Amino acid sequence: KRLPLPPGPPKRFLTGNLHQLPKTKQWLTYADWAKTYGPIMTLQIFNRTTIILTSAKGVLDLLDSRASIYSDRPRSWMLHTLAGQDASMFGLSSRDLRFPRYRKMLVAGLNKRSVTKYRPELENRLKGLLRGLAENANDFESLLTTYTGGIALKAGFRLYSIAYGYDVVEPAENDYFVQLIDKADSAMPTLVQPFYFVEVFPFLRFLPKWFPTATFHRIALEKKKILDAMVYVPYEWAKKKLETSPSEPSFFSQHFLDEDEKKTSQEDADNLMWTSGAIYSGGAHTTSSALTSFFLLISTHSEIQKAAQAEIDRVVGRGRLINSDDKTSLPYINALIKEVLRWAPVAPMGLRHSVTQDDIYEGYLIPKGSMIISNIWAVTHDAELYSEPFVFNPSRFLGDKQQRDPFDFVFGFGRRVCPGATLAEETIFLAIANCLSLFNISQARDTAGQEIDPMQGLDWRTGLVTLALNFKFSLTPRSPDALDAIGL
Ligand code: HEM
Repeated sequence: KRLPLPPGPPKRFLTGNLHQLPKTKQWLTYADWAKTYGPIMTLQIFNRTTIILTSAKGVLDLLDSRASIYSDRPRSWMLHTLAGQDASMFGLSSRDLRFPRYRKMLVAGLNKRSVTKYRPELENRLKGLLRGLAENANDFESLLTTYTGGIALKAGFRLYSIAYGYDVVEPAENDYFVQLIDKADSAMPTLVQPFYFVEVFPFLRFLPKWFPTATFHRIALEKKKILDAMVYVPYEWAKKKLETSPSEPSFFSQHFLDEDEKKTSQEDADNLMWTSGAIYSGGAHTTSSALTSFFLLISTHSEIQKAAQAEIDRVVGRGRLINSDDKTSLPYINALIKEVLRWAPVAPMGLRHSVTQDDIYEGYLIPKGSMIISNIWAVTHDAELYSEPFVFNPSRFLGDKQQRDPFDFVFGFGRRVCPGATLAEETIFLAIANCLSLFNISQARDTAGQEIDPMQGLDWRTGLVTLALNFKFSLTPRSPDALDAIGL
């Protein structure tokens, strides 16, 4: 006898739950629905089944413990076929022969040992960030605008030079490659998040492009151009540079030359192009989103800020840049970073997985090919795991009764777990620890001198990667010579 699917909102004939699909901040609606339908929920859109997991148990039981069958990506006509992103890391099937090769290259380029090699570059970029913040101390709004979200942009694009050995032109928004990444940022969500009829009626792809209702064709073409440029243009640049002059150590140069410094095969070169592309498209806006959330939270939690600064002053002292080796001796800062990523998970619904065979879980059938969505936001706001989940409190990760490490969730699951987590952690640590060491961060004031509550009017960007929008904060050096003391 066929087992039932997990419960879900009532469906309409043929279209299923299509009429109910939330258009923005889906993680909130799905968390709300889970209160009625439970932590394993089904949404049906025509013949496509989506399973939404809302509990830590569900995501870990399926996506981690049964990773061998839950690490595929759903096939999308828009992304893979019409926009030609078949070889892109993010959508690549776990059954594709390239998948283990891509992962191997990413892990090799982004593991702890490799990240250590990038440290001089990280510190270089960090100084630029701190200098930029200090110079604009009285005008945060313009700083945020100039750098498209202040430190967010700088922090994000630091990764670019890691992928290609490329030095971003400052200010970053004038940089041609940075513009490519920026444009590409919304391209992927536009292809996979809204519902397109071509996904359930694939024959629609044969409609001529000029056909009035074939808007999806035009969207796919436009996004294809953007996504292709993001991958091919820097690749060609890096290749040319490598041919004319030996490059700084970078992810690209490490892989592009074999031991005899001869070119690798075309296949290897293609793999490298897509994995390098995955590094900056995966790393740029994620890390910057976490840093943006940090400014939001720290500007409204002065006691936490003081505790963090006290730890820095006690352990590192003032007058020098905090470096990656200090990380292990700053437990409060590490707890604070965990809490930022828990409170505001950067990818609130992770990336979509799919299951490669029929499976049974808790008496329900999870049919082969179902799309699996992990509601990471709901997990990191589950009161059973995190007491008072909406309160920002780094101390929950200190002492004897520590709460569950959010890094078990926020970087994703199974064979698709984020390969950039080590680099992300280091990037975030350097920026947060040094900002706390050098600056006091507080709420901005209006023209009447009243503090502006950034939580009022706050909004979050909908997309694969979210971002706190519409807020201001104020930043002043902790001492007049703080920046001079570290040579900035
Ligand atoms: C705070 C920072 C970051 C967060 C929260 C984050 C989170 C995630 C999540 C949730 C996924 C999906 C995992 C899954 O499918 O289960 C992912 C995938 C990925 N991330 Fe990150 N990430 C961050 C930074 C980075 C950085 C710095 C890089 C590169 C340098 C990177 C590269 C990637 C790549 C290439 C994938 C695709 C992996 C695959 O499909 O197999 N990420 N990340």
